Amino acid sequence: MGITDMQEAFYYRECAAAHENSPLGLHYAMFLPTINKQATPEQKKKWLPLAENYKMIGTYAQTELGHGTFIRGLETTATYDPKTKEFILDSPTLTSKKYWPGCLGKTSNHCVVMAQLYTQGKSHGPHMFMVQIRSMEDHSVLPGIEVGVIGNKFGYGTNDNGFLSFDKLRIPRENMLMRYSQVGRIPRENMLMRYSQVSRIPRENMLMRYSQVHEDGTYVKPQNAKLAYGSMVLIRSSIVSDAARGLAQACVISIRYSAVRRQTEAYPGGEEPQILDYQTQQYRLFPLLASAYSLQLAGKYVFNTYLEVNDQIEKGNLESMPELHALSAGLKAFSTYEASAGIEVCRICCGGHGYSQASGLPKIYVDVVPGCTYEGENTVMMLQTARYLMKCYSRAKQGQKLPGFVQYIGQNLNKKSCMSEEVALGCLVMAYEHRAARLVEAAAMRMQSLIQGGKKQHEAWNGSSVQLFWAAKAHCHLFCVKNFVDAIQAKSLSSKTVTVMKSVCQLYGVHGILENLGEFMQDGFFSGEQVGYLQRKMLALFENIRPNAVALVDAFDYPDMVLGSCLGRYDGQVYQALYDYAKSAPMNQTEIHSTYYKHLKPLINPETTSDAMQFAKL
Ligand SMILES: CCCCCCCC/C=C\CCCC(=O)SCCNC(=O)CCNC(=O)[C@H](O)C(C)(C)COP(=O)(O)OP(=O)(O)OC[C@H]1O[C@@H](n2cnc3c(N)ncnc32)[C@H](O)[C@@H]1OP(=O)(O)O
Ligand SMILES: Cc1cc2nc3c(=O)[nH]c(=O)nc-3n(C[C@H](O)[C@H](O)[C@H](O)COP(=O)(O)OP(=O)(O)OC[C@H]3O[C@@H](n4cnc5c(N)ncnc54)[C@H](O)[C@@H]3O)c2cc1C
Repeated sequence: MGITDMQEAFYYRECAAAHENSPLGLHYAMFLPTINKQATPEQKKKWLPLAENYKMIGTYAQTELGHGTFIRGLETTATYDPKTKEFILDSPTLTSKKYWPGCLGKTSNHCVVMAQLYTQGKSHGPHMFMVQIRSMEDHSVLPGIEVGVIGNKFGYGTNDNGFLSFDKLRIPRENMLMRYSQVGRIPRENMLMRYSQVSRIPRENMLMRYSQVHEDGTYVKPQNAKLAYGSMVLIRSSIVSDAARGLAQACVISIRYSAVRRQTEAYPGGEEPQILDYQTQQYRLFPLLASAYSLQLAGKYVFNTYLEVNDQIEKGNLESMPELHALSAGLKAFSTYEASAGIEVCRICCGGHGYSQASGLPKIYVDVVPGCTYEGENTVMMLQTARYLMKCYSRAKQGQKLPGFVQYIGQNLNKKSCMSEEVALGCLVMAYEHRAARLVEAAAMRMQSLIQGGKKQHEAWNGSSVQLFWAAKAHCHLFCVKNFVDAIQAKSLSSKTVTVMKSVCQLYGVHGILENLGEFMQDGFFSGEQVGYLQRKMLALFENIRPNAVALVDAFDYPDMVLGSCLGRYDGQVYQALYDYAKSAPMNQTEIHSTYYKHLKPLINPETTSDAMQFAKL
């Protein structure tokens, strides 16, 4: 299609086939970025032109039958043979077979494989290798490789998620992606080799300015082993906006439909009101609308942070890696949890028609919900964020200054809420900071008490993991609320827009407190009277948002062809669209379905079964 900008290309594909997960999805989302971020210039020069021109079509093959979360437990091996200067890839066990990678079963002819690196008899952990799995001539599977699709899934029907295994497959040494390196202090005269290793490497390797397995099998480790996880951080940072997009589209469909649908007399003999006028419909949909706006802002923030930090990493400054990991892992989990649950509520709010594919909602749901699992299972990701928060807590207790969004940790917890009838945005942020700080401290105290009680570190960790999860979730929720408030207060919006968006932002904060009241009230931070302020404010905000609800979803500006929904059409012609959709159903192309003759007629009119048998033979 000749579109070079990746974001534009994504939107083009979304328009062409919205939520139809593309069989090239992993090629764009992970294969190309991994070459870009993890390969040396030499390797990029060789592979990128082929991959960008669809000669090499690839995926990211990491997960195995037996392991997805625990990368260090992956069993696929890549053993270096110094005699032939090759790696031998092998799937030594049933559970080591790669399983799940998208676009693997039938589409890709290459993949980046994550395998345990062995050289000189020693294991060096998971590393990435470029592997060709099918012929570039006729797409036949290459020797030493078994590959296929994994069969039907919950959704993602247009993606050939596959399995893959190796039988002592040999690949050249140059196929290990060798970008990041242990760049120790190097004497000035070596500046030309500023990226190279602690040990002299042969001149011909000058370009391989990265960590590598030297020809004799000497391994030089990277500056940080987690650099190899970089592609996952990129996708996690993208998933937040992806989840926000899905939730926003579901809100467009369900709120537009709720403005068209009329149901039940408001009073005996009265007209049937728009269902959007029911307070319970507003209670279910308006906070989701607010959440969609909040997650869109969060998605922009985390992706921009990824770009900034990745820029620093590529210059050798890894200082912000931990914060980026904690932010991207936590927000990926938080956003996909919120979006998946929210899309399901939007579907239910559309009654029976919400259950029809004609609504467009099932397709959005099955496209967004796997985001709770892939790219890091959500609970595991939240616990990674919690791991970072525990480190921040102990640094705060030692009086160290904390970076960015974690400065609230370790704050004085004796204060009470400033909440008044007005429900000021600042009091909302303070409430979320207090809740998160309290939950972080409670988790840390729990860990400490278990360790003091004699538990080992890993036992104390597991014994505190529910509270660690709560703390991480509260941290992510605070991030989304504060980021939304900052955006409202910083934006130079017109006064009318600010008024409307301030109500949406307030609703996001108020609703989040009321839906998690226990965590906000456990230590008496809120009084019962203040909770009453919040409850009344929420109901008032429903009335305030109602006149602008359709405009607020129109503002997302998703064309009908992207929504793919009879319920969410811009022109509101829902019933005609549903009827046309029904009429176009393939089964309606004949008045009597062929199965009548074979299965029903013998029951209804057994005496004329022979006619049926004749027909069945046709
Ligand atoms: C345009 C729209 C795009 C969006 C839509 C995309 C559609 C694509 C469709 C599908 C794609 C799906 C692809 C996949 O699913 S690929 C496979 C994904 N798999 C995973 O994500 C696996 C998850 N597991 C892990 O990441 C790791 O195993 C782990 C859970 C993080 C644990 O790693 P490990 O055991 O090595 O580390 P520790 O827990 O011991 O922690 C050690 C320290 O390392 C730090 N750490 C961990 N990870 C990172 C990282 N990524 N970056 C920086 N630092 C990291 C961790 O914080 C510890 O630090 P500490 O200081 O505490 O010791
Ligand atoms: C649609 C889809 C597309 C995918 N695409 C790809 C792809 O392109 N490439 C690829 O490599 N992979 C892909 N995957 C695989 C995906 O990355 C893994 O499924 C994911 O990482 C989760 O790992 P798992 O399946 O082993 O789950 P598990 O880790 O086995 O999770 C099962 C349960 O165990 C819990 N659990 C596991 N570890 C811990 C822990 N340490 N602490 C607490 N609880 C824990 C989890 O919370 C979860 O509840 C895809 C998956 C899906 C669904």
